[in-house]
Amino acid sequence: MKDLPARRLLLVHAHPDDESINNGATMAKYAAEGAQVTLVTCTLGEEGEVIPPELVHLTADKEDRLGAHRIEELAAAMRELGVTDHRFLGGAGRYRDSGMMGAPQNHRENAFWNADVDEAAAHLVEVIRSVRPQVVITYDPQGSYGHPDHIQAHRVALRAAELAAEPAFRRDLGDPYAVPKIYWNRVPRSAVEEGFARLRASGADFPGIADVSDVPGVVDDVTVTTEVDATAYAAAKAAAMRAHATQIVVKGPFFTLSNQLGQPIFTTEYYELAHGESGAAAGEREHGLFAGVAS
Ligand SMILES: CC(=O)N[C@H]1[C@@H](O[C@@H]2[C@H](O)[C@H](O)[C@@H](O)[C@H](O)[C@H]2O)O[C@H](CO)[C@@H](O)[C@@H]1O
Ligand SMILES: [Zn+2]
Repeated sequence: MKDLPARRLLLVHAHPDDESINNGATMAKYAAEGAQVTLVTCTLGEEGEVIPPELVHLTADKEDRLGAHRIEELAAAMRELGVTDHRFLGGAGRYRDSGMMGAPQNHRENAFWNADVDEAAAHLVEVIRSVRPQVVITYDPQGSYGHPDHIQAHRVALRAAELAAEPAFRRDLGDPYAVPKIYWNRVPRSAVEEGFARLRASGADFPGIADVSDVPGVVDDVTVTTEVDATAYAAAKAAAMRAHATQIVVKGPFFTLSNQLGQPIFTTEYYELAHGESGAAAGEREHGLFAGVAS
């Protein structure tokens, strides 16, 4: 691709914090190696809980300023990862955090859960056709743990990849481009069990320890097609997660969300290749996202 970086990675996430939790080490690794890493976040996380007592006044049911605050948290996290291209789908505040599945906020008119998928996807088509990523990362169809914004981010990302490749679709949004590889965030059960064993053995001081089912996207090991060992970037991932201070508390190689349940931080991050050709031999895992793709 003329004048574009040789490697181009696009991540599509629902809230500020998901990118660091799921892919922080991967993002830091590829950014450090000179790839263009582009993050599109679909909402500002306006409906989140807030951990630090001194910031609870920001919540939606009080001053409703959490979204603006999380824009700054996200910018700080991107600085820790060395990522310079991060955007909000349709512009900051276009789609609002829908709250957890079943919450009254799901029914707000501007909730991302109520977005027209094709209209939202058109915003992402423009990004895909300009960045022209070889790799797109998003959630699985169940949105990792069933959060409506994660499910919707999956739907919008997959629809945008389809439309971006369609020559007859909105040429005002750029020249058609077919994304070679699309991955879903996953965590193999064996890695989760090892991580929790490490957490329990550490005696780390958390109010509780999460259950394997609390970890988004846990699947049988055989479902995982790709792993990215970015352990060299463990400190960057922890610092990025720590930057999301309203949502995450980091203690060494472990963290909690606002539910105060300890979980391990993964620095090998795992994926399922949902679209495209694996760059590994048959039956083998890929050890990188760009395996087998042209520049
Ligand atoms: C990681 C993630 O997707 N966080 C979302 C999620 O936050 C959770 C939610 O507040 C839940 O009630 C808590 O028990 C849990 O600890 C939180 O992680 O949902 C929020 C509201 O949609 C969202 O803002 C946050 O980014
Ligand atoms: Zn989320």
